Amino acid sequence: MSWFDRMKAGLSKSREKFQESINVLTFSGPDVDDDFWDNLEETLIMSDMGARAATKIVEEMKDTTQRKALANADAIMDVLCDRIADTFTVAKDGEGLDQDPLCLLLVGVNGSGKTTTAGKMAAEAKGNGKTVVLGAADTFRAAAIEQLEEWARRSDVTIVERERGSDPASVCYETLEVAEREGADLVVVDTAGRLHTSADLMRELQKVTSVVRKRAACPVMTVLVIDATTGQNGLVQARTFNDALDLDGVIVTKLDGTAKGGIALAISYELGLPILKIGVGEGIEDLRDFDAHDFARALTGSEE
Ligand SMILES: Nc1nc2c(ncn2[C@@H]2O[C@H](COP(=O)(O)OP(=O)(O)OP(=O)(O)O)[C@@H](O)[C@H]2O)c(=O)[nH]1
Repeated sequence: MSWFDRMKAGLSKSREKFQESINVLTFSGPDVDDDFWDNLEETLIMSDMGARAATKIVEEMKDTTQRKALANADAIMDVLCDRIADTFTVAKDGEGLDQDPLCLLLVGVNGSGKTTTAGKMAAEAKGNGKTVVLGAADTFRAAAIEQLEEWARRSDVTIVERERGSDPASVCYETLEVAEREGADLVVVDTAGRLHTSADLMRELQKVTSVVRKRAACPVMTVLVIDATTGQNGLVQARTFNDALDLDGVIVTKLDGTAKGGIALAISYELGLPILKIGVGEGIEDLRDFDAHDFARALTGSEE
């Protein structure tokens, strides 16, 4: 199955709702009436994209349909996809993952996929001929260090690690020293995850981000790794991390799971953060660039 089909399968819950909504239009004839718009707005909200993004999309669509008389289901679907895609925040030129050298600090709640994403990022960059250093700053969970070691071994990249319980900020410091010595293009730091409500975690991460931002000789991006299957709670999580750490972007994992998926849009739109990558499986190659149009097509089931 291609990665797009996996993402599509993962987003099937949302897609069925969208199709029901659009079918109402087909059955009720070509006129787009208020019920249709209400139904569509509700469907958008149900996909977890949040009321603000949903209202914006529907208002823009009403405007387009009035100007262009797009009163048939396929045309409406195309406009819907475009509006969803345009609602995502995009990274400013020169401020995305293509910066070189770059230090990525991956943060997020436990189990969101940080360690796996760090490994996939390392493999991808190494495959593109880059020098990569991984930093195992998740010193909270012993298995996380071993897991990252395994990813480093698979991709043949340097890893900086210390024993469980060490100070994560010192691991970061050492990682940046090693990265400088090796002339690394990409540094990826894996951090510990606990509940976003953990004050300890936020304090620890604030220390880590401040050390990394001060010490790094290259741009630093603090990136939230979020599990797409988290649903609406994902927005609360993202807001907590953003308030504490001033995030630069988001990586959405497990889009191959049974996600509603709209949460990616809610976070990107409401917090003004670009989606930098998406995870569509557990394998080393299951990390993809985010394409807002592909995402909108998979979410709505529009076949272009
Ligand atoms: N299906 C699927 N599973 C994923 C994806 N990304 C990560 N996982 C799985 O999610 C689980 C948790 O991933 P980890 O990388 O260990 O998560 P973590 O955020 O480092 O966890 P903590 O160290 O506890 O904070 C693992 O079983 C991964 O294989 C994805 O895109 N799709």
